[in-house]
Amino acid sequence: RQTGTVETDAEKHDVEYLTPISIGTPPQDLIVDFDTGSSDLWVFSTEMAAKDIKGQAVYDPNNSSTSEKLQGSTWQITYGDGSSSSGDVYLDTVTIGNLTVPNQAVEAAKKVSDEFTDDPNNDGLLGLGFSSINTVQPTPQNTFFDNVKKNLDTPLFTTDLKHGAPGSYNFGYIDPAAYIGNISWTPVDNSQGFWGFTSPGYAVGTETLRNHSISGIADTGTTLLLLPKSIVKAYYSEVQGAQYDSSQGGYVFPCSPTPPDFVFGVNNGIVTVPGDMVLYAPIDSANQNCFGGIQSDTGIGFSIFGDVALKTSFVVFDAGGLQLGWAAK
Ligand SMILES: O=C(CCCl)NNC1=[NH+]CCN1
Repeated sequence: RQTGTVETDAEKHDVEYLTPISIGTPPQDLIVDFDTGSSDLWVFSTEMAAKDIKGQAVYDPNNSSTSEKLQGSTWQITYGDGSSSSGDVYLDTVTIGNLTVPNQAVEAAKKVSDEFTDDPNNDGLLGLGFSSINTVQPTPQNTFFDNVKKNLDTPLFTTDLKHGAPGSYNFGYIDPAAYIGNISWTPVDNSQGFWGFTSPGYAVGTETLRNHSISGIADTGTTLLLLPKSIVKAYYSEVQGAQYDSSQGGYVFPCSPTPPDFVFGVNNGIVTVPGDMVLYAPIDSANQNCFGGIQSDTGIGFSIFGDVALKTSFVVFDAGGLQLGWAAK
């Protein structure tokens, strides 16, 4: 039985976290977005039109002696932010850190939306959601994690995303040096293929936790913390000068003073998003006004605990116990 670890780097403003993987023989190195909010491993490929590739590394199945086309299989995915991609499928060897999966379904892109073309550092996505929502047709394929699980000491992975600094994804073990205090555990609802859970409440600043059930998903592929409109309104009512700016598509507020912390419950524990993490990014060159890291989940159907929430914590995605563990660090 094995364990594994791989470093993940924060892009500008922690908009996404990119992690190196290798595909094929000899190994082709790509850097991709590990996404617990989806379950397809897809990469830029030589099957795409040149105009849709702007700086990304591409997977060339014809240059891999271990690639095998999954005849007749295709995939098409659309993400919560509206971005999308599609293509066909190969089986090939995929290595992440010290872990290797032979015959991993590698979804080669033929088409990608502009959000991906215009993101030169991101060569694809590696889904860490549940394989039930893999989009390959006619036969959905397993995620890398589902394939490597049987070789791990224990079927879990952990995230340690950081603000503007390299973090890590660990597979098969919980590193006691990576967190402080106790891990707060909460059951996972994977009925929609996500790492879903329900938080019992929230607080703004130093007030006591308000009882308010928040159902959402732990999603490394979403940048912000997207919550029910009523909670977002309550939070920004305590931020001086905060207002909803339709041209920006969300709440903005003066970058100074630092806004209050946002706290959400996990079982009988709490996770604190420091006010300076809610200051997501300046929207003007004078850095006067900032776009909020907490925004509304309207239209999605559930909340999304994205990178703004995850980077405050060490989080255990435990497929064995079907539970999420959150700890301070
Ligand atoms: O699509 C979602 C939200 C699922 Cl409800 N997260 N993953 C992701 N990947 C790229 C953009 N967003």
